[in-house]
Amino acid sequence: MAAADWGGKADHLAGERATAQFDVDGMKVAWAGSRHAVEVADRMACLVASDPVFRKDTRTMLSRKELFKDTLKKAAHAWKRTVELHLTEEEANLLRLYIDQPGYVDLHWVMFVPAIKGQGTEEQQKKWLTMAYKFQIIGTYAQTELGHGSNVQGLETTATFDPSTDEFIMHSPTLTSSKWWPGGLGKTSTHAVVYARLITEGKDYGIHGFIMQLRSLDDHSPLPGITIGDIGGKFGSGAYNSMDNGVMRLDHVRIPRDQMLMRLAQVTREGKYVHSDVPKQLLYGTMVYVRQTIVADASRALSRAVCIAVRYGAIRKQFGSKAGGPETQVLNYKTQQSRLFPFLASAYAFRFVGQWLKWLYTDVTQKLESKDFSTLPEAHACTAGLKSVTTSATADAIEECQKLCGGHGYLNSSGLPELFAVNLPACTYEGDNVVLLLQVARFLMKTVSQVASGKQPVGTTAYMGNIQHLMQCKSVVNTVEDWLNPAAIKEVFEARALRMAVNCAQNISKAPSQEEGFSELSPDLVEAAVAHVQLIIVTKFIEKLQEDILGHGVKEQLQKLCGIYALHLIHKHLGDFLSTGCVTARQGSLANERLGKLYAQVRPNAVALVDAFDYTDHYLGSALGRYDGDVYSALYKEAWKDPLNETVVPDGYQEHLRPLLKQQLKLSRL
Ligand SMILES: CCCCCCCCCCC/C=C/C(=O)SCCNC(=O)CCNC(=O)[C@H](O)C(C)(C)COP(=O)(O)OP(=O)(O)OC[C@H]1O[C@@H](n2cnc3c(N)ncnc32)[C@H](O)[C@@H]1OP(=O)(O)O
Ligand SMILES: Cc1cc2nc3c(=O)[nH]c(=O)nc-3n(C[C@H](O)[C@H](O)[C@H](O)COP(=O)(O)OP(=O)(O)OC[C@H]3O[C@@H](n4cnc5c(N)ncnc54)[C@H](O)[C@@H]3O)c2cc1C
Repeated sequence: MAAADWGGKADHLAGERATAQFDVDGMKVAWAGSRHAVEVADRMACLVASDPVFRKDTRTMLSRKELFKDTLKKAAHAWKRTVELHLTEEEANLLRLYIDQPGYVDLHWVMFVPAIKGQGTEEQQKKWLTMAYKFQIIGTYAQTELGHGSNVQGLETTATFDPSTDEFIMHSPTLTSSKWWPGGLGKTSTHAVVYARLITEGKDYGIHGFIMQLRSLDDHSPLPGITIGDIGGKFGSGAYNSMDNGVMRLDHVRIPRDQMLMRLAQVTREGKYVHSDVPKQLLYGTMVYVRQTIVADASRALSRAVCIAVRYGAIRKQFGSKAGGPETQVLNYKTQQSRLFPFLASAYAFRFVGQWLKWLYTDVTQKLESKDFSTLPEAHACTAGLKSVTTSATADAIEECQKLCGGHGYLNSSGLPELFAVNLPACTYEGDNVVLLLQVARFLMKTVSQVASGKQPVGTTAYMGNIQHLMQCKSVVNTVEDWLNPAAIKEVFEARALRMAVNCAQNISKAPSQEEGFSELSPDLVEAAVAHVQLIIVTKFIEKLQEDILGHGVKEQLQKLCGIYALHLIHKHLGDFLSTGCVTARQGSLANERLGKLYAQVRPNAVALVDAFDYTDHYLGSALGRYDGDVYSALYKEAWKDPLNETVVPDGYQEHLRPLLKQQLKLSRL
């Protein structure tokens, strides 16, 4: 499909494509998940790429106001096309994805609607979702405040029940209780799910969700008692500045009692607080849902950066043979390969673990519906941990891809600065990554203590049940080839994760209290959580390889990428593996040797492996990552679009530059 977008011009990467040893079409299916997924993604990507309203090539040159207006235009046009073409939910989501411009619609669909679905009663869902699905109202998720984000229980906004009028009084008692950050709140949303402390009969019952109308549906002005605005410009050009993240203060704003989301708890007409027989953590359900989707976003962002860096690396040449022969493609430098190919492997690894996580989330949701809450803690740990590890790795990798592309990677036209700026906050939103890893660690400490008392762990912690073996086993690896064995790889990851968790648990037990021990050991706990999450990713990649994978050579390439993903982690975290006694220094060296061989095997397939992501040039938005590899023409063309080039002599010449030059000239003549 990218070829269609490319229109049959010279293919500077044809030589690279000719060396591929696998069926790219088959790999597209493996990446997307099914033939259907490839086809629907293609259709939606082409629909966006061919529509002039969705152009984004000058986005980084727009002022904030122009960018915001452009986002409103694109969102309205996308909705118009959705209705005209009768797009399904799947198609409409993909359309939004390929437009590739953060905006209020993301919060509306990804958080406002799911919050009502998860926390509203059937009656509330019927009323509010009917309007939300038709865009008669636009919603956001207003949880974070100026003073508190991570600590949800520390939020200060109050919702005080007034039985005399059957209303809640929504109020921001302090400056720090101002809602701060919600996307779309600043200028667009008409409604929000607002999280506030529920107070009734003089008692504070903690945080609950409330549906509030914020703006008039006639003229969009804020309703009485509501002060609302945008929180200001954010990191980078273009990027997340298309989103109107907002600030809101509430001054005793009254809402009807039935606008409290009442699936988890209710307040009766008399003001009695009644809690349903469901765990109170379901209040956090929307975050669990979104964290799961963020893992898929991370793999997409990472794969875009890798696609740009690989294609450019095949075009860019530096230095040559001593005899004055042709220059070397930078992708052929072993240092480039050892920096870049682990990212290529990670993109595939995150994609597959994201597909598994989606399955897990669906499974847990079905269980919750039948009042089985047993898998909730694991779902929380998996979504929190995978969101954290994949977004941190992705942000770091995009930054490194910029460096891998040298100076040109620093240009906005490379697409990398904006990609970095848009994805960096994923390390913070939906839960700061360290805070989330500490949640995983808490879950692991509980599991270790359950194992100690004889309980058999299940799901992603099942390996901990094999404690006798994993605490003392020695890796069987003896040759470079032994590192091709998935069982050998899995065993060292399991042993490392378990030993790190058990070490933490033992050290915590020596502290004066559990809480003090947890706090003192939190840096180690974070590392133990990362080890556990990396084990999940490696395991899910290995399991993926056990599935039926069609297409010539596809499985073989994926086996190599799986090997690279696992072995580069062993190389990177060798300290963990050595200090826990899971591998010896010699085995570590063998892993590194194996890694070098795998890089060499992947090299002829690198361009085809990024082609399999199936991105249009529009979506990639990069002069360096173009499908046809015509990088230099594209860079040259893009440069002339810059507003600075609208005039040959710049604005300000007469005012500042000319007088300076004249003055200096005069002085030199004295
Ligand atoms: C087309 C392209 C579209 C792209 C769209 C992208 C869209 C992205 C838009 C992103 C916009 C961003 C939105 C936001 O950021 S919304 C705000 C998000 N905020 C957070 O994530 C806050 C993080 N903080 C928390 O989640 C909690 O405060 C925290 C878990 C850290 C602590 O909770 P608490 O104070 O209650 O304390 P405990 O640690 O004591 O936990 C108590 C028990 O509850 C369990 N728990 C905690 N969280 C959950 C959960 N989510 N699910 C289930 N269980 C949970 C915890 O493990 C404890 O259990 P135990 O007592 O058994 O140990
Ligand atoms: C682009 C963007 C969009 C957002 N959109 C929304 C939205 O739509 N709706 C919404 O409600 N919110 C939104 N947020 C807010 C977001 O959810 C919070 O920023 C996030 O939860 C982190 O909270 P914080 O900012 O309070 O960070 P803090 O908690 O103040 O973190 C500061 C530092 O302290 C560390 N830290 C905090 N607690 C601990 C601890 N217990 N142990 C160790 N270290 C700790 C963190 O690791 C971090 O390094 C958005 C944020 C961003 C950046």
